[in-house]
Amino acid sequence: MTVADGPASSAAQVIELSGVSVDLGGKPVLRGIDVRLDQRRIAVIGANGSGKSTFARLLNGLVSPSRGEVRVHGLDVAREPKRVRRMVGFVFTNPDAQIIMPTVAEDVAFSLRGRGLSRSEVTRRTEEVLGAYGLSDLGEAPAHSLSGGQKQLLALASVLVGEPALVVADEPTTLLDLGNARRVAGLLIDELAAQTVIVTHDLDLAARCDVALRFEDGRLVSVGEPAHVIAEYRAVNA
Ligand SMILES: Nc1ncnc2c1ncn2[C@@H]1O[C@H](COP(=O)(O)OP(=O)(O)OP(=O)(O)O)[C@@H](O)[C@H]1O
Repeated sequence: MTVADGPASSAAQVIELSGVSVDLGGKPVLRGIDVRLDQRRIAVIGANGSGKSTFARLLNGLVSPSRGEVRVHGLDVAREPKRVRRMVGFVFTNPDAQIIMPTVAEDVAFSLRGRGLSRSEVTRRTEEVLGAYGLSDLGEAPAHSLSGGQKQLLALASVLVGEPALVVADEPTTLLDLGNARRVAGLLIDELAAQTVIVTHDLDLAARCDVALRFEDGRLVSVGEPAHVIAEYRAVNA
């Protein structure tokens, strides 16, 4: 697994949205988003229904802008969707949405398909990542027999084994117990080399990021120092 070893960001790690609006089901869900992000750890906070998940989904093309442009690490998401999907690892809130193979080990190995790796290399990387997530003993277990938290760890393992340049995680710690939530937070914040966008209601997790974005009613109302953005969010909800 690639771990953080360089400066906080590199020129290639830039997410840029210009004049982006999204309408879904005939209603505006995101409006007039302009932002440039080159920080490594990016938190996205805001009330239920404020547009956080929609913002996250724009970054790998799961949602398309109705107006404006989304560029991720130099790629226009609308024009190069396949390249973007290969580069962006998306971790869903509900791991059932992304576990596709029958067993735990097969699900992790599936993420390495089409990379020209030998069978032994796929096995080596799969075992390494299962070990890193405490899933070694469950390699042959049916993936859908896992607990909610174990499934969340498996979903993360399956995404991260592919070493994506950008990781987008939509409430990645929601289903996890305290120990696993700490472990996943530590991994996302302290260990990954990839740029990481974390949508979260966990304000302690958001506080550990390099920058925070706050959405309110489909608008990006704050971008800045997490402590400041979180304090403002607390104030509007006081
Ligand atoms: N496919 C869709 N069709 C119609 N409306 C949608 C669709 N997807 C999302 N919405 C609406 O867009 C708004 C923003 O949703 P989104 O999931 O981005 O919010 P969120 O901030 O992630 O919320 P939460 O914290 O509850 O997960 C909500 O009002 C939601 O109902």
